[in-house]
Amino acid sequence: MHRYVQCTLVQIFNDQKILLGMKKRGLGVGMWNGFGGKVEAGEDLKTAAARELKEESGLEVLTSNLMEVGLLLFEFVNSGVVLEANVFRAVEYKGVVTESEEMRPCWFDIKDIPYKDMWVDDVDWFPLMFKQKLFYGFMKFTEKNEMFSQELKVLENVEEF
Ligand SMILES: Nc1[nH]c(=O)nc2c1ncn2[C@H]1C[C@H](O)[C@@H](COP(=O)(O)OP(=O)(O)OP(=O)(O)O)O1
Repeated sequence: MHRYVQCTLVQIFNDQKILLGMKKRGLGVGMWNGFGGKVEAGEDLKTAAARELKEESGLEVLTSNLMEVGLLLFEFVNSGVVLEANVFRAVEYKGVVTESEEMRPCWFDIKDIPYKDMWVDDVDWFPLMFKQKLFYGFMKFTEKNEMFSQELKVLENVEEF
């Protein structure tokens, strides 16, 4: 039995830099990642994405400034949980970058992404995101969060999600 959990992942860009957060607790602890979390009941994806961004980084974004960049399914085969991560990018936002209980944000040059301290799939799809390609991915993880299979493809438009 699979249990699908909708979540969001927001990537903040400033010219050639991207804001990543060091996850301080929970799933992905000790790794750099975009900002996001589970979509709450009755919430649409972009509202959830903006809420998590604010909670974790201090930045505020209008939902109209969140652009779809990809859809990634992360299956944890041991538990049967499939995280459906809706990935967005934003270049317009306001507020002051602030550390939260969950994340320690830091700007990185896009030529200097700390892939070795990130989820292993990121090295494959971050470059697609930098090239402004839309993508779809399906990754399977063991109970130790080790990836053992990956399907990743570039899409023409959002309707293909
Ligand atoms: N393989 C993977 N690669 C990646 O880049 N991000 C991943 C990933 N697996 C999970 N994530 C991200 C997606 C999403 O933003 C986040 C989900 O983690 P969590 O369920 O721990 O969320 P949070 O605990 O932060 O949310 P809430 O409990 O809703 O606050 O982790």
